[in-house]
Amino acid sequence: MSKQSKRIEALVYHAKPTPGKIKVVPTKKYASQRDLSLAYSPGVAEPCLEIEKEVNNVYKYTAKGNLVAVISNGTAVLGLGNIGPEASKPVMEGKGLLFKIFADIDVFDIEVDTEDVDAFIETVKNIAPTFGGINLEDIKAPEAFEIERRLKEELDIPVMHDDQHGTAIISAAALLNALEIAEKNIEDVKIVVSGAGAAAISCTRLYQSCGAKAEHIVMLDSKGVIRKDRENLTPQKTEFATDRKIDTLDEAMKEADVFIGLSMADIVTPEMLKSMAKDPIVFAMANPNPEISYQLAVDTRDDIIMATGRSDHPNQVNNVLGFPFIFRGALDVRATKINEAMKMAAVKALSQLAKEPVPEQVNLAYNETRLTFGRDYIIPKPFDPRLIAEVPPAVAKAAMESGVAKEPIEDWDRYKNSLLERLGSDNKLVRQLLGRARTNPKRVVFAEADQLDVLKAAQIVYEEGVAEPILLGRRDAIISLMEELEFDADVQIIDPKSDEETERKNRYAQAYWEKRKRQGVTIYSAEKKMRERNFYAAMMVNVGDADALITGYSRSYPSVVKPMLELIGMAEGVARVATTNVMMTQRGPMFLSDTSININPSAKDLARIARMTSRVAKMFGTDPVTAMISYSNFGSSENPRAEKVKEAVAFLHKAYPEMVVDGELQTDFALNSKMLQDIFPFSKLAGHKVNTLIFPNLDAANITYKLLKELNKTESIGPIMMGMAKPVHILQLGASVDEIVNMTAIAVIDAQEREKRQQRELLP
Ligand SMILES: NC(=O)C1=CN([C@@H]2O[C@H](COP(=O)(O)OP(=O)(O)OC[C@H]3O[C@@H](n4cnc5c(N)ncnc54)[C@H](OP(=O)(O)O)[C@@H]3O)[C@@H](O)[C@H]2O)C=CC1
Ligand SMILES: CC(=O)C(=O)O
Ligand SMILES: [Mg+2]
Repeated sequence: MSKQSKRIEALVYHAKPTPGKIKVVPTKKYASQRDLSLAYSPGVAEPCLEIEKEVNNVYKYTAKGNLVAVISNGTAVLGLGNIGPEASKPVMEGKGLLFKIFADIDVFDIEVDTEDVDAFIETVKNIAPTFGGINLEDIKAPEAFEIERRLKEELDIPVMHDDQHGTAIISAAALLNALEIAEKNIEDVKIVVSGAGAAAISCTRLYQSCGAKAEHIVMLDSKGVIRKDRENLTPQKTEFATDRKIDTLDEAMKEADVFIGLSMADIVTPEMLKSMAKDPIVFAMANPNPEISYQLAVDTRDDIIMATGRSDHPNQVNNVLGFPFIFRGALDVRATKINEAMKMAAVKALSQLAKEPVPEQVNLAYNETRLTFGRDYIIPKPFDPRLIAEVPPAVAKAAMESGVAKEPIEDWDRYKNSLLERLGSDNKLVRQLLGRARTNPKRVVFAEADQLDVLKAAQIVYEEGVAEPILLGRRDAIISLMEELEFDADVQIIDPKSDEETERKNRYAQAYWEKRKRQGVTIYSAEKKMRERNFYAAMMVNVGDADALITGYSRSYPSVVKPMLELIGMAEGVARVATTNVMMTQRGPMFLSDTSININPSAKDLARIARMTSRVAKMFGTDPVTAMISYSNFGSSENPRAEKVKEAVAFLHKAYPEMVVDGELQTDFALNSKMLQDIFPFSKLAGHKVNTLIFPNLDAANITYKLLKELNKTESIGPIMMGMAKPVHILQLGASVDEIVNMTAIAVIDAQEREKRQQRELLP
């Protein structure tokens, strides 16, 4: 993707569908007059009075304890400089998003229009009662030092300037690990620090706490090397001034072991890298563009251990790994500050975690086969789910031991479990899907590639390495849309309506005719059919010219299912095709079947649908726990509609005793484990968490999934086609780009699974 299209993509991401990245969501009921009288006047007066009596009750009755202010005045926004409070807002909203997704902390981002230190401090102090913690962000040095120091002194909630300490913690963890790999001692290494601002000063102080020697450090600011004989140095710069008689970065880099960049883009040259000592450690952390690009650095030296602040290269040394987890730990013990002991605990937890075996889901999320501690993996990845289980407890423990915790934790196992539950599972599932698809991308034919959204999805899966797209449709339209999207790739484009590729078209027509010649298809009509995109695409998959097919974007579902069934047919031994939708609910992914095909399935059909859905759930890495739902509970109704479900259950229990399935059951009992356990303790589902619902008919399933999608804004993947002879997946009319991308990943995984099955069958 070109720079220009990345720019447009970033702007559209921020502008659409709703401007910005954060919104506020109520956590209490607000449905009735009664609810409102509790939420607001008169009921609200009661907690107010309780808090007036005892101020700490604010943690009991309000959101304060999980609410952090991300506050900036926009004076040092990333490496973009002093761009003002409004222009800093996207970054602050971004920090809010990261706090939420990685540590389930709510954030109000606050942009303050003053560069005056006293006015800024006064503003933060005045609004502090709202918050459980204050994360100062992108405030330039030296003002940042005084602002943080005074706020820490004057407030009794944790205050942390992220650019100072978040960065220090994570870069120290990475540095210790990099030194271990390079087999160098921190006490001996020569360190060059480019930048003498908030981040650089704090990082260097922490390296010193870890053992780095002052006499081995050279620091530079915009004027060059900070020498003791320079005039008008700030106290912080004086702390790191050197006796050495050098002035430039060029000179400082000679024989240096470590370069720390917290300054500006593109100030380090390949020649400078070449002059460094053996196994140089280079952390070019300026954002968004580092002091030297990752590629240039690794092309210059084979023995380099290289890191940047960016997510698109190995070794992202960025405070995103720090602030969510540090505040999580601090908030959970209601720490009054974030002190040195807590920071050091975070450093140790992070550096240790990088040395542990990496879970498969992290490899998948980053398209890696096997991340292992080494030059390209010196620090954990942000999407590592172990971070939330390891770093906050370490920070919380240190807070308790150093005497700043007001609410000590007693049951650590329970605490760790509660941390894991904070991580939403919706994005995780999508990440895993894309990751699995990337391990072995397949050729996917997009039958409607001349539609903008379909082509955009094809571009994404191509660029992300999820699939090799084959683009079907009007050639002119595809080419002009590709230009518009800057989709510059060497991919197959096929226009079935044109007279090109007649040999292939004839071959497909012949194969189609062979298949259907006894169902009224003539060779002439078969040739004509091959000018239709869905027929052509289906034949590509049938004869093995493509591995999977995505269609249905612009036509009604039934009108696409029918020809697909006719052309591709059902898999061997399958008596019914059906679909399932995966709904990303708050309780985790839920599989709902059959959402699109079987209007009134028989008892046997229901059992088949349950079996097929179990297989899909397993494909998603979920252990299926299936409720066969109805309006009736275990024989409470004798109506044939309830009896049908009961019969399906009886069949499944007999034929597949290993399946965790039961019913007939009403949905609330299926979803509420306690109710089920209390009233129907004999059920096979008692003690389990149901994740699969098989509906008695299409009305119920289709209505439910669309209700969830529209009313609850629950994300849905599907409908996933089950039981076809080939990986054919049909989109809902007008599916979104994300939905098409997810569906493509499923089609790829479906093809991978079939390939694996085939290989197993070929084994002697
Ligand atoms: N990867 C990460 O996690 C993080 C990265 N950063 C990055 O670090 C950089 C600095 O941020 P921050 O400390 O908050 O900002 P500050 O404004 O506090 O500091 C910027 C520093 O960079 C110095 N500088 C500017 N130009 C040069 C140059 N050509 N050579 C050497 N030094 C130079 C300035 O010098 P002077 O004092 O003379 O003005 C100043 O000391 C930014 O690029 C930011 O994106 C920051 C935090 C986290
Ligand atoms: C990452 C970060 O906080 C910065 O670059 O400012
Ligand atoms: Mg920052």
